[in-house]
Amino acid sequence: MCLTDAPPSGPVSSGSHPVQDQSASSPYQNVNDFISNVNRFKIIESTLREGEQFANAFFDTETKIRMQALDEFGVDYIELTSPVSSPQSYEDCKTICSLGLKTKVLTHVRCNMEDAKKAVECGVDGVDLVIGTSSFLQKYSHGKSIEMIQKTALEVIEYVKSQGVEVRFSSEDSFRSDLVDLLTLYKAVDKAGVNRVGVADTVGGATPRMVYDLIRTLRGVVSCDIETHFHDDTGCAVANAHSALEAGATHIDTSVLGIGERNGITPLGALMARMVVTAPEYVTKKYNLKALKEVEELVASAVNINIPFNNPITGFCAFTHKAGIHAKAILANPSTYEIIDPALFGLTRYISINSRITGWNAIRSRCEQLGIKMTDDEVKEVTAKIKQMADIRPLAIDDTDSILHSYHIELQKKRELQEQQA
Ligand SMILES: N[C@@H](CCCC[NH3+])C(=O)O
Ligand SMILES: [Zn+2]
Repeated sequence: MCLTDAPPSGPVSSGSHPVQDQSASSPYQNVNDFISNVNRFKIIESTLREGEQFANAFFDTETKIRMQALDEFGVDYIELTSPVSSPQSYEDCKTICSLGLKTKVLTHVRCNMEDAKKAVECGVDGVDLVIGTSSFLQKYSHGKSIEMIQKTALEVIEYVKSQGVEVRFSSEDSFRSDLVDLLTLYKAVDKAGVNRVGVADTVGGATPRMVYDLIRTLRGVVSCDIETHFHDDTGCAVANAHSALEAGATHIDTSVLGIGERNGITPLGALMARMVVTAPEYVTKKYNLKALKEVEELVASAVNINIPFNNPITGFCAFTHKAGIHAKAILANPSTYEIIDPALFGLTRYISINSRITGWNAIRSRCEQLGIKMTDDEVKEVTAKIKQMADIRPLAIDDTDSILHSYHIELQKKRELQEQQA
């Protein structure tokens, strides 16, 4: 299928999803036990921090300010690059803090006193402390023992809290850290009064099962909130986020289009797609889903990439139905082949009408859209002509429409002739 086959120029079908029917019979009922937070999660949007670590990213101040679109979208937090990174990062952090956003502004810094002081100086609502805890990072990155990490963490946490600012303590590479070390550390910082502990799959190697186990265990050890952060190296970032919520995590880190270090983290849009199916009421009330496309386009253009064709929700063919069997059912009831109603995101579905696998029901619907009146037999005949052409070369919508129009003109001529003869 070629790009010209995509909305908005193509035919669309406007049926909506009969929501009650769907939930009554859906096998996708979520497991809503006492520990699951799928119905009340929060988003820490890290496009302006993790996203700045994306290979193509360069966010000037103006672009960062435009990202207040995320505030309108309804994310709970925006996370910014450490003000210690560069003089401009420091200035930008102060600028974003002074915008008076509804969303809370965080900055992500190394777990040491100097970084924490700079962060507080900028006027952030919260300081996100991070330090590596895997033996790899202990040995090859900062060289600190778990005891040293804990000692510093407690001092820094105390300082940030004394400034009346929210504080999170996160390990890095949590899934390759020693479980006893990890739980000991989290327990200590929880006791010291952190608002959240953070678990990070820094290398993207965790599976949903591993995530469930670790978060479920941690949920029994700390009473503060649990933030989670998943890299997508093995394609599990969205599934892992969902699993984390089921196990009792409270916050998910995202970035728009998933941009971040290497191939990035849980994408905001993909997470919305997942969660609008799991928790439709919560997600549709809390987030301004119709703003998603604009936010993604803003980021895509800022970092000079296209929105991937298979992006959930906004990929060009995310709501395109092609095979005749699919098109027929979609026209009768969109829930047959759609788990998400595109209208929730302000989008429309599209039914492909120009291939060898196009069926006559799709053509009939196209005729209705074009105001062309034909009998079912005539529609079937012209469908056969379209298939014949599509067997020879790829067709554009205009080609199919031309076949329909010329077939219709021929029909009219025939009819007139018959009338004259009668
Ligand atoms: N980018 C870091 C951040 C960890 C903090 C999570 N909120 C990582 O993947 O380890
Ligand atoms: Zn990360």
